[in-house]
Amino acid sequence: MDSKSSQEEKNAGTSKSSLQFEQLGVWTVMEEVNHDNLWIRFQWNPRDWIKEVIRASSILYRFALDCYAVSPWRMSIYIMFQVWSGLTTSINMYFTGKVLNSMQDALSTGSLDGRILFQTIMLRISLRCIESGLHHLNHSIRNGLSTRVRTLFERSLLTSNLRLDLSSCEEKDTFDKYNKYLKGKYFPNAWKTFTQIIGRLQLYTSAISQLTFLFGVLGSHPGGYWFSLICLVNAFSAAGWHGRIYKNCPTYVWDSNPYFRRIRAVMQIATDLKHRMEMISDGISNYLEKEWLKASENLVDVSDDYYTSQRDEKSLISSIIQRLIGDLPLMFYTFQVYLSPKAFSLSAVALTQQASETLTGVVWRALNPSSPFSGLVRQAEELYTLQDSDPLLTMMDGTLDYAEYAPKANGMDIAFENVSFSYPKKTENVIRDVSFTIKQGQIVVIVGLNGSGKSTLFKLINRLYDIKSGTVFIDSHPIASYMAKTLRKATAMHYQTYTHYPLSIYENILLGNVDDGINMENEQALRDSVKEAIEMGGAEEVMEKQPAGMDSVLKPNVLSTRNHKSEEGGPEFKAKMAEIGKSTELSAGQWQRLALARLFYRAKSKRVRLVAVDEPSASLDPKMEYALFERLRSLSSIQGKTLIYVTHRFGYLTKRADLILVMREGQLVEQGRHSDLLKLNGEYANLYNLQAEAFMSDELE
Ligand SMILES: Nc1ncnc2c1ncn2[C@@H]1O[C@H](COP(=O)(O)OP(=O)(O)OP(=O)(O)O)[C@@H](O)[C@H]1O
Repeated sequence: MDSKSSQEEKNAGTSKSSLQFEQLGVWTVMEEVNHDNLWIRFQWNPRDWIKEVIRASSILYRFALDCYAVSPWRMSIYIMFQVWSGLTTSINMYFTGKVLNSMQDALSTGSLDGRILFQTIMLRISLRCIESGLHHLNHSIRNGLSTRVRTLFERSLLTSNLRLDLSSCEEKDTFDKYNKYLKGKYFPNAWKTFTQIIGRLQLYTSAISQLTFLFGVLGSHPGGYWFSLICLVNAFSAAGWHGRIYKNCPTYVWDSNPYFRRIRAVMQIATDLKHRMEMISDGISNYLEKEWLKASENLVDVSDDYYTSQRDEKSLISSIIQRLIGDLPLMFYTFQVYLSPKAFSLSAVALTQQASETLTGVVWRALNPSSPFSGLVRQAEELYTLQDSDPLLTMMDGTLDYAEYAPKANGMDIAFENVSFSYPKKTENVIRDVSFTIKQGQIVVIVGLNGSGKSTLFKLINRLYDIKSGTVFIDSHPIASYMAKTLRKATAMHYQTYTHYPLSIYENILLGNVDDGINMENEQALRDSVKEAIEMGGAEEVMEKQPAGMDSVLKPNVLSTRNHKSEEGGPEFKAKMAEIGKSTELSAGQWQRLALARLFYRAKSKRVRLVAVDEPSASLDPKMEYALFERLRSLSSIQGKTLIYVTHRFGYLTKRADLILVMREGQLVEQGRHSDLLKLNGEYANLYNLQAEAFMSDELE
């Protein structure tokens, strides 16, 4: 395990701290460690301290009062129970000691004082009953309390959140802070904060009562003070061990291993529905599988266990010492018994037992994990069921290889005959009895109002869905007779909801065409080709602005965590933290240019016969829109590919189209060339005139 520590000293006033980096498996751990000497660190300024105590007390007082006011009687019982819980360990130790002392007396004198034993046992039983009663009551009031406290604070936070103006929302820190507390029960909320504060109260009560007991009761036994001290050493060493793993300083941990990140990126592409359309159309599944395998092989000896468990395992010697210290109280008492068996005390042995309760706690947690054993078995069973079953495919694949059956031509013939379609699990047809014919090499524009079915038609051409009735012919064969994969290899599609993979710019574009093979031995040629596509998509400026150019990852899929102290980190710590998970902010037009670059990269291939674009210029300026159309048009006019263009903005475009399809409410209401459709004076003429009028009135103003 390679370990690196770089120190960048910084001075903030009188305090000295530095950033320390440690590589543990796939994680980089960044900690801001304080180097002040002990004197400076523990320098106590009573005035500052008093000020801080007053400030904290007033906040806590207000918080406590607000929480208390939601239901005073419930809150009183809840707090009483928490305090009681803090005292139970000591009370239990006290009673155990008393009972055992009586037994010890009985063993040494041969007679038992039944009255004292009876009283003790009855008292213990009563206390246990009270404890169970309170526990029961506490459980039933806790639910009501938590919802009340959470809602009280959520309401006021929501009110302030809704009043934020846009620029405040864009101040991500402010917005995130609100959102952190508005996500519901499983995220940080007022009730959790309250219970944590009460938890501290309970912890202090417990620690003070146990210390009092240890020194008070054990002090009267021979060697008792020594024993108490050993128990303390044990407790402190455990705390020190814990402190070595979770250092009490600002900490930020992220996955810096490129292979680990790549595995997660592939997983994200595979599991997020928003990537699925492009994934299917561009046929990248094999490539993703290979990349996953490659990354997994590289990661085989690198641990991805969380950094704390890696630290825990790191030092064998300190781990042995820590465990031996845990046994010190018992060893001490065994030694005492050996030296003077007469001073042997049953109650002290019982207390030794109590002191080792921490160990019992660990076993208890192991036996009572957060998810039950039966649940784990069910999960494993589910894994096997998924692994053994075929993927659930709703479409029957065809048998023809499109590349073999298609005529020798550069374009694609497409014909719809009385096609109707409804989306899966919907009954209403969104495409109704549509028929048209597109000849290879033609430029076709599909127009219509919102929701008229343009994008749906577009998805049917690529067989993303199967139609309900009618037939779609591709080069004279029904679309369903082709192996879908082979047909898609001949198409380049730009969807309205284009996606961006959590990979580099270079790879985002490269994935547009994995079917022609990605030959990494000739990477320079690939890079040149990708660069050319970036220029065709108009995205060269976007790429040039990135520090790593084509290799920049604009939306990194970073896995990171921070501890509660991270808010207290210095400016350098915070800057580094912000830098790690940062996504590049691009305008909608810039994202679209990148998606278009991917389309051009694919469309360049000789294999591609149909280029289909759905609203490719929705976010582009008029200059870029014109350039884009000309570039796309050349794919048809020069290279002979069929071009389908779905758009709301027409005029320039439709005048140059060989065929215009006009959609309304799922039906094809008109089709023909621009001049013919204008003469019809119907839907197309209406839409065209509306746009022309708007354009004219803009000019007049
Ligand atoms: N995935 C889907 N599941 C169910 N219904 C859908 C889905 N996608 C679209 N629809 C519905 O199909 C109809 C046609 O939508 P479509 O997106 O094809 O219209 P459009 O003409 O492209 O609209 P726009 O101009 O707004 O892009 C609409 O009523 C829409 O609500």
